[in-house]
Amino acid sequence: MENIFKEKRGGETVLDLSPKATVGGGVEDVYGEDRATEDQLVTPWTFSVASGYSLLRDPHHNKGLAFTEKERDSHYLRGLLPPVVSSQELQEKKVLHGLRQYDVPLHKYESLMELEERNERLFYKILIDNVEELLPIVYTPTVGEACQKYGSLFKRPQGLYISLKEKGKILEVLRNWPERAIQVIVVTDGERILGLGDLGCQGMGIPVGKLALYTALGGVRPSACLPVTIDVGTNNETLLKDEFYIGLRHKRATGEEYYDLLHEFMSAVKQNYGEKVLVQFEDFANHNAFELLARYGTTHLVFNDDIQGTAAVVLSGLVASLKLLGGTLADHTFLFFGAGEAGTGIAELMALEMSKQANASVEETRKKIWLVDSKGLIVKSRLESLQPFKKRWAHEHEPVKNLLDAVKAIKPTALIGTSGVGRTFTKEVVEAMASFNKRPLIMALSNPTTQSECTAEEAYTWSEGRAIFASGSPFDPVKYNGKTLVPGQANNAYIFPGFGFGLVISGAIRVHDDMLLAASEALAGQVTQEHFDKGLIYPPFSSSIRKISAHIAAKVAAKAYDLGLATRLPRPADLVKFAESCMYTPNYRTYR
Ligand SMILES: O=C([O-])CC(=O)C(=O)O
Ligand SMILES: [Mg+2]
Repeated sequence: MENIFKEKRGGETVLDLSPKATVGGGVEDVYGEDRATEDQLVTPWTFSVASGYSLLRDPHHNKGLAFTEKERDSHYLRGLLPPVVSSQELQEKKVLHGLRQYDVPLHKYESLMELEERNERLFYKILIDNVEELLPIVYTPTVGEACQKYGSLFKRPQGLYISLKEKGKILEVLRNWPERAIQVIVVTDGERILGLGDLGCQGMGIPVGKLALYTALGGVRPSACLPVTIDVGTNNETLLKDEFYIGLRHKRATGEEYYDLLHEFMSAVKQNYGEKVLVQFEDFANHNAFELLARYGTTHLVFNDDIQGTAAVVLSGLVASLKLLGGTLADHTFLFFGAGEAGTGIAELMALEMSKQANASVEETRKKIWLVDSKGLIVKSRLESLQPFKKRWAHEHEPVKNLLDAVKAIKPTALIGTSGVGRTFTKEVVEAMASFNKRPLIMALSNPTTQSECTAEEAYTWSEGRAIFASGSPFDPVKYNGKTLVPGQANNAYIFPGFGFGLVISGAIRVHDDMLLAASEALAGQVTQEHFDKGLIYPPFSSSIRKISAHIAAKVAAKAYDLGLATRLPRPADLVKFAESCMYTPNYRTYR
């Protein structure tokens, strides 16, 4: 009989020493000491240490040319490396130099992914030290293009693929993953990848990218991160016909078949990793995103990044913008273009914040917020035909068919694009916003850049340089009338790494809306006068995003303790210091 605490990893047999691996006795019986194992074959096991050739091939421990003379002696590396010994700094310089030779962003992406698989610490060191430059590569917009071409680019698998073929075996599949102590899972079913639509199994680039940010920006250790793609088919005809497509070649399963597979996954996750593993839902289509959050919000530690993460980051930007606009949130009117996960998610969190500030009911504060979808302004007369998550936004108003007329009718302070459709904030729309606002607030949140509702340059030019502009994907600063205007990046990447880290370090078992409000306030609190002077409502990523994440994590953890949802006791006295001390650092360790 195979002992399950011995496992195959990269062709080598290694030992899994996690308490979950059992020989067949009682719970956590790793040595075979319980009565139930008396008649079983048991392996007398000992630790195995990676060394020599396999050490160079192990991305978690490989340091390449940075192995010291002493390490080369004691770890059987003599002759396997050329004589020179480099520092990690020199390696970083070399890799950066190499990356900058590529003109095509996708080539940089491929090169960085190869580095992650070769030398994980060097990959994270470079990413952390050069966030501003490399975020657009490992994340939006380049990751979007990578997903579109994922099949052709495919060399080695990343993350865990769970398809309908694995139905009934998901627990076994989870156990095939080499790590046991998982803290954060990012899972997608690929149906709505950024604003690019259904990319099926090729959506895997997104969980991989999000988790790279969990580590680089938030400090969750890489070994505790698990990217997952659930493959139930795709409705993307181009991919179904693509000979290099890597997923199941049929239309999406829906209804019971879909939800049964997701239920098996959610159950297996809790069974395998326990109550405190965070499951982040990413880029699901609207109907499933809301449904999954409703189904598992009370039984699992779940978080939908597109609904809740985006909500917290946009609310933070709106709160910060009040410094420039004056008044309270409730003094302003807001108009959304797009009424899906992001639009309704942001609107709901805003209404909650306004109701807390103004001591009013959420039903009342919702009236300050209007949404436009593909059929026009969401109004009472459309109530019958609206999807459930839109119904509460149907206010009293005569029908308005398009965005421009809605802008003219509602006269909002802020126009927020969450449509997934590019170039929909036309010249007329932006000019209308600028006609009744001294400083129109324009957020073009859809990703990647091709789907952005307008560009930074358009927003500034059409508003004669008066717009406060933020977008989901990055834009370069724009020169307007001799002034340099710096756009902000309203992307959930500000929130989810610190938010998830706060849940992890407090051992939280459920997500609560108050934690989202806490994260949002913590981020807004990091915008300084110097940023406001530049028209920025978000701190730049380069201005120590890890410090920002530590503050967000501390506020989220504090909320978890206050609400009785934290299990890591006792509560640390200084949560910011504690968060910082728990963060993954990519510097090489010295091997004995
Ligand atoms: O990934 C991003 O850049 C933000 C996001 O969640 C999305 O657009 O779905
Ligand atoms: Mg997303």
